Amino acid sequence: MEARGVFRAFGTVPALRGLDLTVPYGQVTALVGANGAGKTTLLLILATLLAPDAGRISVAGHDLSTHPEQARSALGWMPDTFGVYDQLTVDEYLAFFADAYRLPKGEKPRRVRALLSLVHLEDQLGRPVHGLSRGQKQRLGVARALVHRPRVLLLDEPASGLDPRSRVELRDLLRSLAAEGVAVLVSSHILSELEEIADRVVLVDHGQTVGEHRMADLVASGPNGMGRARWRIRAMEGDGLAARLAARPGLGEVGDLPGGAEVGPLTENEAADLLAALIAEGVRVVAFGPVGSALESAYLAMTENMTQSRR
Ligand SMILES: Nc1ncnc2c1ncn2[C@@H]1O[C@H](COP(=O)(O)OP(=O)(O)OP(=O)(O)O)[C@@H](O)[C@H]1O
Repeated sequence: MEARGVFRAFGTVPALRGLDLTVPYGQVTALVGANGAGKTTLLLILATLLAPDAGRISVAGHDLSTHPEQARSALGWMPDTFGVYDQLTVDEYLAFFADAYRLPKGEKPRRVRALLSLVHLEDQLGRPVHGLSRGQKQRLGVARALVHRPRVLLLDEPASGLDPRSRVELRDLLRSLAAEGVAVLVSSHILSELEEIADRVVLVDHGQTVGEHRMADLVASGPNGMGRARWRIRAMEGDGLAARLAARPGLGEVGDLPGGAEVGPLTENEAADLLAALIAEGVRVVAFGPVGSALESAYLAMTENMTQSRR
């Protein structure tokens, strides 16, 4: 799936300003950006629910503006909030969408059961949708998005409301769909989680793509590969450490932690110098490492650059 030069404004508010995006088949692409960056607007446009002001989008080889029906039949869409037709049972709900996507009648019961088992809701068969918990509804939403075996799957914040086990299961499901050749695009604020799901990351800021990275490159370059990170230090005599470090210049913001301190943002070089100095001073350091994931650091570095360039 490809989007080129997508513009969309709401009145005088520009939500997308010439955004470009590639979502390769067989991979999970993560859409990352601050609140208001334009992620939901983009996903709504890709899902054909909102018209762009300008731009070209192609889904499974179909141009969205000239062949929206064909594009839609190749798309699965899971919004961040959605209605679930409370009066239906769980299986009726999926059967309804199977009809909407014109699945052959004979295939429907088998497909519904397979989907319920895929998202671990088989024990809810025959139960009303309104009795499901938030996380169960979320899982039903994933099943709904997959009813017609889409080649492109769009998910807006799919992990919100899921318990830890369901998150791991969602991650495995998205990975296995990608392994089957599906192009998966997922937006989320839970960066540490995206790091385990995604092959690629697209960073969006103020309606534009500001970076596309392979996750393997981000992780290989380490948390500092994209810039500076905060560093967490724990030491045997760590309780007074923050006060000692606060007196030292060049360590950024020094925070107090039980048994240690947090400093930075520092480069790897600066962190290595600090560690050497602490040891030379006889501090018995038991842990010294960057805070957060590689993706988090890349994101923070990006937003720091953005903020600076706007000042
Ligand atoms: N229906 C609307 N009417 C007016 N402005 C809107 C509308 N939808 C979005 N916007 C504006 O467009 C911009 C992009 O919003 P969007 O919801 O796409 O961001 P987002 O990246 O999904 O944010 P979040 O992470 O908070 O969900 C914001 O400035 C928002 O206020």
